[in-house]
Amino acid sequence: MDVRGLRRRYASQGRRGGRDTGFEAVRGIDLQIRRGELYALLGTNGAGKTSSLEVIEGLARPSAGTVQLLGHDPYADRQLVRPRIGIMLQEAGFPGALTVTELARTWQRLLVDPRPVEDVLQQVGLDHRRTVAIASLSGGEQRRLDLALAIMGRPEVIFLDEPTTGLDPQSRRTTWELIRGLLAEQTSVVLTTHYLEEAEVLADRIGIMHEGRIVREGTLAEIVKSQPSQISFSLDTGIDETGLTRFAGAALHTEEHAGHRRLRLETFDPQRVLGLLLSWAGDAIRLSDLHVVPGSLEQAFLEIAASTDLGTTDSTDHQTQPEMIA
Ligand SMILES: Nc1ncnc2c1ncn2[C@@H]1O[C@H](COP(=O)(O)OP(=O)(O)OP(=O)(O)O)[C@@H](O)[C@H]1O
Repeated sequence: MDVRGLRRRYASQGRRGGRDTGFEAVRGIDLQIRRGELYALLGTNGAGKTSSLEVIEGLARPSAGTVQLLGHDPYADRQLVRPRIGIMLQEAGFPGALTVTELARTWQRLLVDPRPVEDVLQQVGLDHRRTVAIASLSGGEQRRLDLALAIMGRPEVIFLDEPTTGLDPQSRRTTWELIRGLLAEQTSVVLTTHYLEEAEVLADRIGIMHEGRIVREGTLAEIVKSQPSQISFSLDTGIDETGLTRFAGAALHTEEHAGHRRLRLETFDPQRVLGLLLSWAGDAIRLSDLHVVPGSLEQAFLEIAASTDLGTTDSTDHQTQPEMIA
């Protein structure tokens, strides 16, 4: 998959004072994903993940940029691309009156080389719900049914938009195993999730999206390496901490709460700074509640989420209709 300079603007329903009040949800993303790779696209609510995926899946036309999926333009060559990909949307919108098996069999008839319905239902843990009407399934079971349909056609590329939202911890792990199985078969997986742990355990590469752009990208190790470790501790009031500021390369943050002082040193060299801190404290100063926390994906995510692109001039008028193929 090769995505270059992708933009998606939602047209407004009208113009205000001759000015286009549309909203650009995707602002120039590049994305290359290899065969058999799992790429996790993370981001704050409204960052533009679903808007990007819909274009990459060929469900909507880009406002600018190019998408090559399995060697084709997925929008223009939809008939060629669609049989080779699997899509699990955030909202499936199933016909509630059909049973699980009825829907699965109906879907199966549309596919070129489908997996057997029984196998797929068993893989997602729904075999015992085969005869139940879809309307009676729990939210988590409907998610799993959606996953079953997405994998049924043996896709070469599968898009999973928040596949484990609403799933209990055991079902989440079953889904992770299923995804690992797809990767072992060389299926490429594009995953969005708000569970950072999911990206940590599954992803070969991670992209963090914010305000329409991929603002950080790399392996988990690369992203974590870009974050400092945090050494935090409490000091009794009355202790002068000015000596701590001489720990070159470590940023010192102090918080006062209910007469209690909590200090935090941020450093890319925690071993050295911890050594300096302990020798500074010696026997005389008590460092209570001392914690050393290495850099994490969550820290990187929160840092990005807290940043705001003040340069944007886009309107946030969202009352528009997306250009979509059902
Ligand atoms: N049809 C639409 N018309 C106008 N704006 C839209 C439309 N659909 C989405 N948006 C806006 O585009 C932005 C990106 O939305 P999108 O659904 O792509 O975000 P997301 O990263 O998938 O969010 P979430 O994590 O909440 O699912 C949001 O500000 C959203 O309100």
